[in-house]
Amino acid sequence: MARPLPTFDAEAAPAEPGPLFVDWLATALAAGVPDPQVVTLSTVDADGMPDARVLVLRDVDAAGTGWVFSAAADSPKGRQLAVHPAAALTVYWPQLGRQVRVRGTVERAADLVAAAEFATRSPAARVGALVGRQSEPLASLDEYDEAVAVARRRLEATPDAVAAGHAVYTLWAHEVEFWQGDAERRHIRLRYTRTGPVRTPEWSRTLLWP
Ligand SMILES: Cc1cc2nc3c(=O)[nH]c(=O)nc-3n(C[C@H](O)[C@H](O)[C@H](O)COP(=O)(O)O)c2cc1C
Repeated sequence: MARPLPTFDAEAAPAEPGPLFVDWLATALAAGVPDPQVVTLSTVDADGMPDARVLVLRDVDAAGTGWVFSAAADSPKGRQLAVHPAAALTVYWPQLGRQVRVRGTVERAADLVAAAEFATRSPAARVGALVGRQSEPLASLDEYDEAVAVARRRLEATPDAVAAGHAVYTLWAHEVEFWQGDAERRHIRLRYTRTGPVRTPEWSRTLLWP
């Protein structure tokens, strides 16, 4: 971390974590961080074994408590979330020396919401989702290419087709930590802990030892 990094005035931080996350994300975008909206989602499977993968964060809800992502409900992560509807979301923006960690419970949105979100996706993304079978063993790339061709034809014939099992999830944060690295190792860590109900929470803020 021996490079110029932004400062973080934790005492001036907003009362809620959502606006601070959006501010840091916008700063990461402006700083040219590649794919700053790609985050690591960690889940737990039915045997209690952790799993993690990156995916695209779709939104942070207006009240700043819900982190929204979409996924196939019949993928490993979707099945894990069905068994354990809780997750952690982590992102690191190296150019800024900033990490954010979010933990909370996960709620799957109604199918109507998922269908509306699906319609906003690019044709290529919709074709990929229509192909489905994510994370299943694949016999050959030819088999995949054939499935893509079938999905393309389906989308051309029915442009509002929605992939079966396409799901939108909201991670309702109960804890959010902001970490600002410092060249002298005087890292600043600020943790928000939810004290009120999920959708209208209040937050307490605590500095953490680095
Ligand atoms: C940069 C990047 C972005 C990705 N975005 C998504 C995404 O938005 N949704 C998704 O389901 N998988 C995404 N993936 C693929 C996942 O990391 C993962 O391979 C896939 O979702 C299967 O995960 P699972 O087997 O745990 O369900 C992305 C991968 C990379 C490298």
